[in-house]
Amino acid sequence: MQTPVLVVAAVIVDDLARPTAFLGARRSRPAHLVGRWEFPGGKVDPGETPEQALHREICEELGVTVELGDEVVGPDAGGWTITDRHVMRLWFARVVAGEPAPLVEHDELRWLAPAEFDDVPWLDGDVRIVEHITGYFDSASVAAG
Ligand SMILES: Nc1nc2c([nH]c(=O)n2[C@H]2C[C@H](O)[C@@H](COP(=O)(O)OP(=O)(O)OP(=O)(O)O)O2)c(=O)[nH]1
Repeated sequence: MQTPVLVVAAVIVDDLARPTAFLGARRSRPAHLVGRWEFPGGKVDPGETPEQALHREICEELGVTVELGDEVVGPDAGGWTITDRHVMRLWFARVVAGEPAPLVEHDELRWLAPAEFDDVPWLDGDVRIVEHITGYFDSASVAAG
């Protein structure tokens, strides 16, 4: 089996200590991903650490600077197998400078509260990650809908 390509992505939340919503992003390219929702991020380039790649991708894709919180550790050697060729590592993050905009790979961004997590069509590999992170969100926002 080939070594999977490492993708890094951010669960950008409104508050790292007590999150009530995170930022979903709708793909505008390539064709087979158009219209599906994901966590913003991308592939790690040679010579980059995963964290460096994540800061670069978030700046390129959304035009913002983030601070990273905890990693969302997955079941596949700490990561999340998202396709037959990619494994993803994810971190919680918070915007510290700028206003997120869908600059290159996305055509829509949306803050999603827990009651809305299922309202958008996630990429197949992201469905179980969205389920997993639900447990981190403030239950008061679930009650509020
Ligand atoms: N960024 C991101 N990619 C995801 C997620 N879920 C998922 O299956 N993928 C897939 C889509 C792509 O096949 C692959 C990541 O590729 P990408 O297109 O985001 O990577 P990149 O920004 O470095 O793009 P490129 O330079 O190769 O064009 O992982 C997710 O939540 N975020």
